[in-house]
Amino acid sequence: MRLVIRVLRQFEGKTRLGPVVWLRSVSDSPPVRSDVSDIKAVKGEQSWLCASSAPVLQTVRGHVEVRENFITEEEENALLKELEPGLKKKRYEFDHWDDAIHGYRETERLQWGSACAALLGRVRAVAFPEGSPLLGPVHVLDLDKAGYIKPHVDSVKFCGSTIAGLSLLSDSVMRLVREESPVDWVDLLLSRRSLYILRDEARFKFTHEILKDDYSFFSGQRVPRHRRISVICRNLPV
Ligand SMILES: O=C(O)CCC(=O)C(=O)O
Ligand SMILES: [Fe+2]
Ligand SMILES: [Mn+2]
Repeated sequence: MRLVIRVLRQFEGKTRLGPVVWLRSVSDSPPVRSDVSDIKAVKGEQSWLCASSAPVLQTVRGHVEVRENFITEEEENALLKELEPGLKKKRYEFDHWDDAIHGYRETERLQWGSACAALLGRVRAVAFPEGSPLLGPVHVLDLDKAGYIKPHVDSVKFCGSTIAGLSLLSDSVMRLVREESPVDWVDLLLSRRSLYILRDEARFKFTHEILKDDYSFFSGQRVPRHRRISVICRNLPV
């Protein structure tokens, strides 16, 4: 295991946010499989869930959730309208070989217009336990079509039990791999405009990653990966 420390210092409008440290521990284990299209997956009850075995499905039951069409096209557009101007000023980063993420640009945002604030309120209401202290700034990650996220576990020091993310612009596949037994994996089909939620076991005991376009298959079906923006809410450790 290797620790990767990424320090973000962002200006959002006139508000200077303090430095936020996203500490991810990147898994050094080799990819679970190279030819994903051959793999026999066990389908979950839900169309967005498949896994390496029935026991693994059982382990993550209740700890992973995908809500398809959680936001409307209008809401997706409202988010893009707020985010694109700031993102466009940045360049995608490809050359940090030791980063958890390849081909990305990112920002964080505390203040939102009313449409976005309302939908983020909905995200928080469904994702987090009542009264759970939340991380104020929302994390925005823009993955280039050639970009991908390597297996990692989000910092346990800075982030709490729950990670909730909206996917804009593209479908994608999120893979969870059990840290103690990499033959155990779970794939989540993150459709465009869906909300995913990772909780407890799924967030702490499994790494998560977003597959690169070449390997983007769900249950043997190709899922073309285009540019994708994720909008991620987290809570604080207790
Ligand atoms: O893009 C996503 O939905 C996940 C991002 C992620 O895993 C992270 O920023 O730690
Ligand atoms: Fe993560
Ligand atoms: Mn970097």
